Amino acid sequence: MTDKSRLWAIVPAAGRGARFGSELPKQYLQLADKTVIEHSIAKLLAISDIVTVVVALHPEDTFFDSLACANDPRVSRVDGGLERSDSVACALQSLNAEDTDWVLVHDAARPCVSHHDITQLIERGCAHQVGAILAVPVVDTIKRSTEDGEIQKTVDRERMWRALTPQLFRYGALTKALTYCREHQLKITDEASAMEHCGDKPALIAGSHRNIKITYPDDLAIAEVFLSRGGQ
Ligand SMILES: Nc1ccn([C@@H]2O[C@H](COP(=O)(O)OP(=O)(O)OP(=O)(O)O)[C@@H](O)[C@H]2O)c(=O)n1
Ligand SMILES: C[C@](O)(CO)[C@H](O)COP(=O)(O)O
Repeated sequence: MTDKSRLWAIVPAAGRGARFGSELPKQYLQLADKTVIEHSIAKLLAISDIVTVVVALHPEDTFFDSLACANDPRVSRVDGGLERSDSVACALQSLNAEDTDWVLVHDAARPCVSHHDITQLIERGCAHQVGAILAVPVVDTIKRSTEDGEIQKTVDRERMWRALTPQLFRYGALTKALTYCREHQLKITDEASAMEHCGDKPALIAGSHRNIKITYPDDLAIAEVFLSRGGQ
């Protein structure tokens, strides 16, 4: 952080994990020595520049308060919304931030993000006019299907990236972009797409492929292997 702007973090954690399918929401499942969400929050708390980590929770969440990190003075909670973008908007509203402050949004379901990647994102994102996201280049051949599940075409994968989190934007611009998308009923799955709808071009910062999102049950075993290998 080079200017007087502060850095905040938001952790969307209000999802129910339909694709994972466990009774306990996936962010509360045990992964090595702690739960998935505790790993994700710990990675953010390790960044001393972050003033507050706001966690957006399902309004009926009964699990978060029993975690040790819930008592951390830099951690606060807020009720999330129906979609991930609603949860991020609720968390933004709860911040006592200036428009020029930076906000780092990181999925509770991405416990394997490395300290190195977060610091790279902050250093390079804060130097960019719009902000930035972690991402990895697509390595598979990409097909677009017909409605019948046959191949319509092979999509050129050159310059194609998979978007990860954290994603870093100015508080004012991100709040405006999310409001614009809500008012125009635009479906967005990450913060960068909201910014794109407003004509902005966030930077892509190449991150580690180990920064997976826990989506299906097998992802938990893969995450355990990545965490056991230590720093990336
Ligand atoms: N209304 C929602 C939906 C999702 N999330 C969070 O957004 C992150 C990424 O979403 P995803 O992996 O899709 O989580 P779920 O919505 O829980 O999973 P699914 O789509 O399979 O139900 C997760 O940390 C999830 O808790 C959120 O805060 N609020
Ligand atoms: C924000 C995100 O992690 C980027 O990959 C992702 O879009 C959120 O997950 P979802 O499965 O699209 O809800």
